[in-house]
Amino acid sequence: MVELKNVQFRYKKKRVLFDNLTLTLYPGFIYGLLGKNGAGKSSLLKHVAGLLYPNSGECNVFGYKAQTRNPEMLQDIYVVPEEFALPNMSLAAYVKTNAVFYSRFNYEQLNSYLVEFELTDSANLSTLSYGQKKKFLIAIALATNARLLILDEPTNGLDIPSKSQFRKIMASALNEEKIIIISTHQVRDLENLIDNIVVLEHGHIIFNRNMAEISEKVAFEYNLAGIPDDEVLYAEELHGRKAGIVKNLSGHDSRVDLELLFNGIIKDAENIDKHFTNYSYEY
Ligand SMILES: Nc1ncnc2c1ncn2[C@@H]1O[C@H](COP(=O)(O)OP(=O)(O)OP(=O)(O)O)[C@@H](O)[C@H]1O
Repeated sequence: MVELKNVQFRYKKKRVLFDNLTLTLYPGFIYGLLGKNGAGKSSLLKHVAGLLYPNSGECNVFGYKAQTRNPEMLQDIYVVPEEFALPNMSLAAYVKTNAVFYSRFNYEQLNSYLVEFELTDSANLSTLSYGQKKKFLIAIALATNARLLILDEPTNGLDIPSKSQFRKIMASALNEEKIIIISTHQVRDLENLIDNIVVLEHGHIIFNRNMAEISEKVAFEYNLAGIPDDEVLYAEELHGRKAGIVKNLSGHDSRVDLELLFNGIIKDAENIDKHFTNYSYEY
């Protein structure tokens, strides 16, 4: 479990970023962490990885205080950062150097992910494109069998086939022990993948819901004509029509349009969240 409790944090000489931020992430789920530029996503992920320390409050990962970066905890965390520099060495040498830190590292799994991502012929990291490097790191992340995977903008630089391979691989890698956190602006890339959506705005969690409850409670419409105003939670112009989020009164699960949902939350999280208040979901 990942637990942030009443986290207060500010960068030096800057205004407070996290003011009493509380968030619990449970094993067995993929979390989509969304928010506009500067909302605090990377800072939150760095707290979880023990790379930033709260000024007050706590951040615990599998029972360890994240900031102590206990080796037991670290072998259970793999971070694929948004930006990275890889050394000029062979893929095999890089894997060998890093695998030793992960007691459950599985070379067979690594090879199958590399095959899936078409990276088997690559000899040296310096000859890989940005997208290929990203896929290489994602393959390593999964092969570590770390219980917590933190992926910051993992689909950046991935071409369309690789994005669907990514979704397929991530979904199949999830098990009841794992927590996967994916932070991204490419919300469509997370469709049919994430179990929970967490939205940050100015360092505050403004929305934290499970996809099943979202698809049960709201529906996504691409033509709002004829829908009574009191059923519309959010509306926007789309190709000359009004599209939006409406109350799901049909009783059937709807297909969640993550982009519309994200736009609606950013515009008026309170109004949308009000519609979920019957649920007692933990923030
Ligand atoms: N090293 C730093 N020193 C000072 N301020 C920082 C530092 N890193 C981030 N910030 C500030 O903290 C806030 C949150 O930044 P953060 O990188 O966590 O946001 P983000 O949601 O990941 O943004 P993006 O989507 O653009 O990557 C921003 O206002 C940013 O300017």
